[in-house]
Amino acid sequence: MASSSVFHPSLSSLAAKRTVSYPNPTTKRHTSSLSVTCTSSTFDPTTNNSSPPAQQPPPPIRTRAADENIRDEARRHRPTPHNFSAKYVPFNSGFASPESYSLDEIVYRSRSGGLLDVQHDMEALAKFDGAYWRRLFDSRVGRTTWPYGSGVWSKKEWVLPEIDDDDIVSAFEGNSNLFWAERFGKQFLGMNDLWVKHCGISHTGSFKDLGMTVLISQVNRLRKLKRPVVGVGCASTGDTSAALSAYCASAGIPSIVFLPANKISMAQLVQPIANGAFVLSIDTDFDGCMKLIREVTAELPIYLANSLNSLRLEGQKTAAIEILQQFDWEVPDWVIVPGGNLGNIYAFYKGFKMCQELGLVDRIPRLVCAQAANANPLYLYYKSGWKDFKPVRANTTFASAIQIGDPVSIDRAVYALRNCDGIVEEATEEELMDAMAQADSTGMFICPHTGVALTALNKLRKSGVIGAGDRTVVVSTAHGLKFTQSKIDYHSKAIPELACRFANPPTEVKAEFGAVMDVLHEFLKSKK
Ligand SMILES: Cc1ncc(COP(=O)(O)O)c(C=O)c1O
Ligand SMILES: N[C@@H](CCOP(=O)(O)O)C(=O)O
Repeated sequence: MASSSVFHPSLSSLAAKRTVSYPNPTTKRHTSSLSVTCTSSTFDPTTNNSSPPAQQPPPPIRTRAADENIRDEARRHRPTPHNFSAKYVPFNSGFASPESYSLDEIVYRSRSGGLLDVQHDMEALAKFDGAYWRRLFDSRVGRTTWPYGSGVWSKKEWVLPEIDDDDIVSAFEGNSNLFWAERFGKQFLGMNDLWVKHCGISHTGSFKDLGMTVLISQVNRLRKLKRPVVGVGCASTGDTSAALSAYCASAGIPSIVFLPANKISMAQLVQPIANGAFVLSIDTDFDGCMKLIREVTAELPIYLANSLNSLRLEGQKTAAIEILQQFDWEVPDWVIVPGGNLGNIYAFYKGFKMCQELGLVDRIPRLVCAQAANANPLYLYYKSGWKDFKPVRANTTFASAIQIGDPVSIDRAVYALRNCDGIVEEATEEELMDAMAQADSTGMFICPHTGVALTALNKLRKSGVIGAGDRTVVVSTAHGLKFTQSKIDYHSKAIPELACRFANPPTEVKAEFGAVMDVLHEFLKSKK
C-alpha cells in the first residue's frame, strides 16, 4: 500500500511529544537509567596484569587545561598498551580460523563468497573478569572524555581495540535512553515491565549511528594508511544514508548514497543532501540499489558502508550491552527488534552473547525479529522451519526503512535466532499503523518500524508466549519525526485501505467564543 501523499493542511501543526527516561518504581528488580557507579573515565585494562584489578578503586577524574581540547587531552593520556585484537574471519568460524584478514584490509566477503565477522581475541578479553568489565563500562558513562563519551567507544576494547583514539570519528552516539513504557504496557498489553530502548534519539535519528561511527573511524584510519579509499558508499532506505553522510561530512570524507527513488521519507532524503553527500536517486527498490552498490564498490575505490560490512555490527552490538548496563546488568526476558537487511538482529545477539561469554551476565534474552508482512522473507523462512529461504519482492510499506526483500544478513539472523530460541513475527500495514497510533497516544512518538515491533509484542502477548510479568524491551530504531507523513496520513484518515481506528484529527472551529465553548463542552462530556 502506498503511503498516501494527501496532506491535510490543518494537520501540519501536529506537535511532536518527547519521550522521557525514568526508573520503574514498581518492579521488584531495581533498575535505573545509565547509572554512573564510578567516577573515572580513564580506567584502562592491561593484559600485563595476571590478577585483574576488579576491586581496585577508580583513579581520579581527569582535569583538562582551559586551552586543551578533548582530543589533545586523550593524546596526553595515552592508554596503557594491551593485547586485545580483532580480525575478520568467515562468519561463524572462530578466532583460530585458517582464513582471516586484518581489519586494515578492504574485504567484505570470505573466499567462498560467504559473510565475514569481526572476531575478537576472546582469550585476551577473558583475562579480565565480568565484574571488571562491568565496572570499566559503568565508569565511562556520562563523560565527555574522548572517545569514551560515546556509548560505542565506551566499549572500545570490545569494538575496535586497536584503533588509535585520534582516528576515531564520533558524535558521542549511543547512551540512548531506555524508558519504562508504563501506560502503553498496562493499558494495551497488561504488562508492568515493558521498556523501550530509544535508539532513534541519536545524532541522525536512528540506530545506524552506532555502526557508522565504527566504520567511518576505520575508513579514516585506512585513508591515513594510504589505502585506496576515495569515498564511502551505501544503498539505503534512508537511515544508513543519513548516518553515512553525517559521519563522512564530520571527517571530511566524500560520501555517495544510492537511494530508491520515491521510496524514502522527505526527512530522510534531505539528510544526505544537507550533509553534502553525492546522492543518486535510482529508479529501483532497495534490493536493486544494494545490488548496484556491491557491483560499484567492487570496481571503484569506494568503501562499502552497508551492514554487509561486518565492521558496522561492532558498533550496533553496543546497544545490547547498554541495555544490560541500564538494567544494572540484569538480563531482560525478551528483546524485540524490527528487521530489514537483518544486520541488527545479529548485532544484538552478538552484544548479549559477548556479555555472557565474558561473565558480565549469566544468560541472554530471547530475541524476536519483527518484519512488515509486505517485506517478510525472514518470517516466511522461519515459518518453513528454516527449510526454504526465498528472497521476496518487497511491497510498499509504511515501515519503509525495512522494505527489503533480499536481506544481506539472512545467515547472521538465522544464526542469532536459532541460538537464543528466537521468534519471528510479522505485522500488516493496519496492525503496524494502529500500534504506532496507540503508542503515540500514550506519549511516545514512534516510527512505523517500532510499530512493527509493538505488533509482534501484541501478538506474542495474546498467544501467551510473552507473559504479563516478563521484562520486555522493544527496540525503537528511528525517531518518529523522520516519518511524520505516515502519521499525517493516518490521522487524516487519508489511507483508503485502512480504517485508521485511532485517528485523532483536529476539530475545525470558527474563531468565536461560543463555537469554541460548544466544542469544549462536548469534549469534556466525552471525557466524563
Ligand atoms: C528504522 C529502521 N528500523 C529497522 C531497520 C532494520 O535493521 P536491519 O536492516 O539491520 O535489519 C532499519 C534498516 O534496515 C531501519 O532503518
Ligand atoms: N534500513 C537501512 C537498510 C540498509 O541496511 P544496512 O544496515 O545494511 O545499511 C537503511 O536505512 O538504509
